[in-house]
Amino acid sequence: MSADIRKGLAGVVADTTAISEVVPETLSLTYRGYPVQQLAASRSFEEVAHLIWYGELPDAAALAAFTARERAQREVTRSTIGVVDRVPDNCHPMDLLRTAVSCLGAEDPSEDDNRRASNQAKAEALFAKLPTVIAHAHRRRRGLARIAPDPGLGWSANFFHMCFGEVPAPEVLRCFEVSMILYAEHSFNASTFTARVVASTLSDMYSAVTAAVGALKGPLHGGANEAVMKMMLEIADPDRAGDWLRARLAAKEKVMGFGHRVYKDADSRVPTMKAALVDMAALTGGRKWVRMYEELERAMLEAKGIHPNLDFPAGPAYYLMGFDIPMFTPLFVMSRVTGWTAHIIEQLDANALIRPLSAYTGPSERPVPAAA
Ligand SMILES: CC(=O)SCCNC(=O)CCNC(=O)[C@H](O)C(C)(C)COP(=O)(O)OP(=O)(O)OC[C@H]1O[C@@H](n2cnc3c(N)ncnc32)[C@H](O)[C@@H]1OP(=O)(O)O
Ligand SMILES: O=C([O-])CC(=O)C(=O)O
Repeated sequence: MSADIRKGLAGVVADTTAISEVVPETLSLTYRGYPVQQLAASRSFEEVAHLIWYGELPDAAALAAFTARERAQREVTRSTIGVVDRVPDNCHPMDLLRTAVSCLGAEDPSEDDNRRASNQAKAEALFAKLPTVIAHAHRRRRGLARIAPDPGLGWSANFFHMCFGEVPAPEVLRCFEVSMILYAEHSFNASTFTARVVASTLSDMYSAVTAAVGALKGPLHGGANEAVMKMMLEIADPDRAGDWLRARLAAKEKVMGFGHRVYKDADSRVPTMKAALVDMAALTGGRKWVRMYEELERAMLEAKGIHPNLDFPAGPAYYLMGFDIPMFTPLFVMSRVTGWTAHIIEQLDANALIRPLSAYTGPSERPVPAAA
């Protein structure tokens, strides 16, 4: 059988989407037409989530109604907390989160209602509840008691409150919101496509998001933000960064936080996230990590001409915000769940089962030998 096989579906246009557009030639990323850099500079993550789901930035009344719904449904049941508490202490928080999303689905009586309004309500519920689960995971790994959500606080401030028992300086909150806005949506990336594949079978939104969490965990995708910080801690001294990177490349190893399937001449989001990292470093005395960032970036460009992706500045920025490394990919989930759920709804609006073909390379047909 001769077939035009595109390994990894590279370059394949699988469907249309009206949610975001990635234009690598102009280093542009827009959500519903708006440049992500402008959104990051001027809007809250709640406004951007509304834009991603509903196609427009909310006016004052729509934002007030949305934030009221979000604040009212942050709490999760004792049974979800109980399930989370039963996963092994030493498991990765992404395992815990995958289990928690599945449990939220099992608890929702409208789990299998795939009508648009029902799925929009589920998307909002996941947006409100996942930070509560993730903050619990953060405190559990530190042996600390859970802190309940505070409906008097905005989405990001409440998350820090649930993690650390306090709300940080507005500058820290802003850097965090910038990371959430930049991570929210990126067309048919691996985890979003996974969610669309699951949705295309007419399964439920929670199953699709559970699968997407699993896809995001991998170090070639969302797991890279953790790998970046592990790498930086291993290097320890910015003056060693160039030699360290060249040794990795000589050993034919990949360096996490570099390269991208779509952006080959730089990731459109990196300058904005790097500026947030620089702000975090100035606030916390962490300039060493910015120097290391720049040494690694320079050495990689010289050696291979490969640019950093969004995970490269996000990893050290989360470290400087005080999060443990295994929490970095769950932070990515808190944001990308907006994109995933918007894509699930879009997939169902014009559904076709996603089922590509394969070119068989096994043995030719042969008779089964007589049983001995
Ligand atoms: C939010 C996100 O998910 S962004 C992506 C996060 N992932 C990472 O940072 C992991 C590291 N990066 C990578 O593995 C890759 O760049 C990917 C998977 C993201 C994209 O890769 P692809 O488009 O499939 O390209 P592929 O992996 O085939 O790389 C092409 C060439 O560049 C090299 N290359 C790409 N990325 C890297 C890297 N990070 N380190 C070293 N070499 C790299 C490959 O070795 C390959 O070289 P070769 O042609 O000599 O064999
Ligand atoms: O688009 C991709 O392939 C990876 C991704 O999710 C992102 O860059 O945000």
